[in-house]
Amino acid sequence: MEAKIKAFMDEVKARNGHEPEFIQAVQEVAETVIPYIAQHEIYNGKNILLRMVEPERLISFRVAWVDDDGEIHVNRGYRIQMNSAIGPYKGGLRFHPTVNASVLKFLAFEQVFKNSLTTLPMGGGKGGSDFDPKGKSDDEVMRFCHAFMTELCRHIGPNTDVPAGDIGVGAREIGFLFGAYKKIRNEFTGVLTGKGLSWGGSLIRPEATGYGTVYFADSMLKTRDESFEGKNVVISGSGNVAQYAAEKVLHLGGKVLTLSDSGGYIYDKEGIDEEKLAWVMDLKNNKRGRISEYVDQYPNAEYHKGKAPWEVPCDIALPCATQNELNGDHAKTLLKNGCMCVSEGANMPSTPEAIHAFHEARILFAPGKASNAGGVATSGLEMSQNSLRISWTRSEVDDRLKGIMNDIHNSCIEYGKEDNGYCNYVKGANIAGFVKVADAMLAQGVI
Ligand SMILES: NC(=O)C1=CN([C@@H]2O[C@H](COP(=O)(O)OP(=O)(O)OC[C@H]3O[C@@H](n4cnc5c(N)ncnc54)[C@H](OP(=O)(O)O)[C@@H]3O)[C@@H](O)[C@H]2O)C=CC1
Ligand SMILES: O=C(O)CCC(=O)C(=O)O
Repeated sequence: MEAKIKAFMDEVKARNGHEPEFIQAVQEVAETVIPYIAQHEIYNGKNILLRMVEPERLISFRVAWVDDDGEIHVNRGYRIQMNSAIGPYKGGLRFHPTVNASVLKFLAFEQVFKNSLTTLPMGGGKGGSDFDPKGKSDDEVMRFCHAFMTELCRHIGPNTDVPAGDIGVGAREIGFLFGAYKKIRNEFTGVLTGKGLSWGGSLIRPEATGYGTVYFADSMLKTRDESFEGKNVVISGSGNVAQYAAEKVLHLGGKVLTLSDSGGYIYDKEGIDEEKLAWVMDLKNNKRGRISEYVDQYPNAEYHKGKAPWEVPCDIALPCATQNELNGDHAKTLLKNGCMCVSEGANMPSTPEAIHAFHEARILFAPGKASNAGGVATSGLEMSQNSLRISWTRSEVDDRLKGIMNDIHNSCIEYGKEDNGYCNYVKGANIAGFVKVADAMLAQGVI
C-alpha cells in the first residue's frame, strides 16, 4: 500500500512540486483514501483521486485599483474551480498577503470533501487575492472589491459558482462584492453567501463556522461521556470563527482562556466571559484593532507577543486562525498538559506531526474539513432560502446546522472507527467525503 501511495504522490508532486500546502493536503487524503479505493472494486483503476487533485479550472487575473492618495496598485486575483461533480462550485474568498495558488488549491481541495460531508449539493472551490485589507480605508477596500468582482463576475453565478468569505473577507467585503456583481450583471441573485440579512443573507451564517466547530467537539466529547461544562478551552484567532466558537463554548458552560491574532495571544485566567467577548467583537469587527489591546481594557490578563496559545494548560483546544498554526511541539505541550480534545475551526491548522501526536495519544481530534463544515453548510442553507425566496428563523437554521454537524459526526464514525474502538476522524472524514464525490464522478463518466 505504501508503494501505491508513494507512486500517486510522486505523480502529484511532479505536477505541483512547488506547492507545499497543496501537497500536504493531498498527502493526508491519499494516505486514507488510497487504501479504501484498493479495497473497493468500483473505484479501482478509475484514477478518480488523480482526477480530483486536478482543478477543473484555475482562473488567475489582474486586479488594478487606486488608493486614497491616487496611487495605482496591482494585485493578483484567483478562483480555483476544483470539482463540480455534486453541485455548483462553493467556497470562500481569502484576502491576505500570503495568498497564492498553493494555498488556494489546498483550500479548494479540502472544500470538495467538506462540502460533500455537509450532505448538501455543493461542489468545491476557493478564491481570493494577495490583497491585504489590514490598514486600508473602507473606500480602498470598496475600490479593491469592485475591481476584483469586475473580472470574477464572468466566472461565477448562482448555478455555477457561489463564493463566500474567509480570512480577510467578512460582511463588509461581501457587501462590496455583491454590489459590484449586481451592478455589472443587472441581476439580484444568490451569487454570494454571507450576505446582509436585509439583502438575502441567512440568520446564523456569521455564527455558523464557530458554532459548528463546537457542536462537533460536543458530539466527540459525548462519545466519552464528557461535555464542555466546566472545561478550560484554549482558542486561537480572534476573527469570525474564533469569536463564535468562543460564544458557543460559553453557552455550553466552558471557560475560554485565550484568543490570538498574528501578533500574539492573550491569556485571561479569569475567563473571557460574554461581556469581554462583546468587547473583543467590537474591537475586531468595528475598530479593526489588535488583540494586544485586550490587556489595556482587562489588566488582569496577560499578552504574549509573537506566541501561540497552545502552551496554556487546557482540556479542549480550538485552533481557529490559519493553516499550520499548531505544530508537533505545540501538540506535545497540549498533550503533556492534559488536553483531551482538539476540534479544528480553521482549515488545516494542525501540521501532520501534530495530527500524528494526537492520534498516537488517542485523544479526540477533528480535522477542519469535518468540524468547520458548519459555515459552508449554512451557506448552502442560505442558497436554499434564496432559491425559495424565503427566510428561515434563527432557530430553524440553528437546528438544521446542529443536525448537519451531527450527521457529519456520524459519517466520520461510520468510516473512521478502527477495530480497537478509536475513531480516526481524519480517515472517516476523508473517506466519507470521497465516496459521495467519487460515485457522482463515476456516474458522469470521464470528463
Ligand atoms: N469564515 C468562515 O466561515 C470559515 C473560515 N474557515 C477558516 O477559519 C480560519 C479563520 O477564518 P476567519 O475567522 O473567517 O478569518 P478572519 O479574517 O475573520 O480571522 C482570522 C484570524 O486568524 C488570525 N490569523 C490569520 N493569519 C494568521 C497567522 N499567520 N498567524 C496567526 N494568526 C493569524 C487573524 O489575525 P490577524 O488579524 O492578525 O491577521 C485573525 O485573528 C481560516 O483558516 C479559514 O479558512 C473555515 C470555514 C469557514
Ligand atoms: O461558506 C462558504 O461558502 C465558504 C466557507 C469556506 O470557505 C470554508 O468552509 O472554508
